[in-house]
Amino acid sequence: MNAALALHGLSFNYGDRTVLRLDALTLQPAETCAVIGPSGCGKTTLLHLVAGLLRPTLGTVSVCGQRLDELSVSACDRFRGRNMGIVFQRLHLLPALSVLENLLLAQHLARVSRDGAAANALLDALGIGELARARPAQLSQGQSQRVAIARALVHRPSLLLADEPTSSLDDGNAVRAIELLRTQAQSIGAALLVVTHDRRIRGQLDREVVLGGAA
Ligand SMILES: Nc1ncnc2c1ncn2[C@@H]1O[C@H](COP(=O)(O)OP(=O)(O)OP(=O)(O)O)[C@@H](O)[C@H]1O
Repeated sequence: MNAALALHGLSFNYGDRTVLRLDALTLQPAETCAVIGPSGCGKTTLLHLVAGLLRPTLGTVSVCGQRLDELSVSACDRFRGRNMGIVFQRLHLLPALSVLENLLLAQHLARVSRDGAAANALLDALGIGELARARPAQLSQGQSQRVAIARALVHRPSLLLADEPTSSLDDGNAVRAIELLRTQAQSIGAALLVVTHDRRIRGQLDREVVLGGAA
C-alpha cells in the first residue's frame, strides 16, 4: 500500500531566504504525527507544501503515491479536494450556511455523493449533533473547531491536515480536539499531520517532528 504522505529533500525559499528544510517524512495510513516548532519556523509553509498550495523549491511531496509536482494546478486542486481534509488556522466556516450545510458543501466540493446521514452521524460522533441547524456565528470557539474537524473529515480523505488546531482553546478543549482528530482520522484510516507550536500536544500522537527553522 502507498504511504499516505512521503516527503523527500524538501526545502522552500521566499526569494533567496530558505524558510523550511525537512529531509524526509513518511506517514502510513492511519498514522498520526505532530510537527512542533516555534513561531516562524515554517510550519504553515510545510502544511501548504503538503497540500499542494505551494510548490517546493527543492524536493518532492507525494500523497497516496501521487507526486504533487506531476499534477497541473487544476488537477492538484481536484486531487486535494478528493484526498485531503484540512483544518485551517482560521476555520473558514461559511457564515450564511448552517453547520450541516457547511458539511454537505464540503462533500460536493470533494465530488463525493451528498450524504446527509453520514454528515449527521459525524456531527454526532463529535458531540455536536444538536448543532446541525445552527449558524457558525452561534457557536463557541470549541464547537466551531469541532465543526471544522467534521468538515475536513466528511468526504473521508486519506490525509487529514491541521494547522494550529488548538491555539484558541483552553487546556481541556485542546486535549479533546487532538483526541477527536486522532480518533476520527483513525476511524476512516486517514493519516493525520498536525502542525503546531502548542506543547500541550506533546505525547498525544504516534510521532513528533521538531522543526527548528532553516534560516
Ligand atoms: N509570503 C511570504 N513572503 C515572505 N516570507 C514569508 C511569507 N510567508 C511567510 N514568510 C516567512 O516564512 C517563515 C515561515 O513562516 P510560516 O508561516 O510557515 O511559519 P510558522 O511556523 O507557521 O509560524 P506561526 O507559528 O507564527 O504561524 C517566516 O519567517 C515568515 O516570516
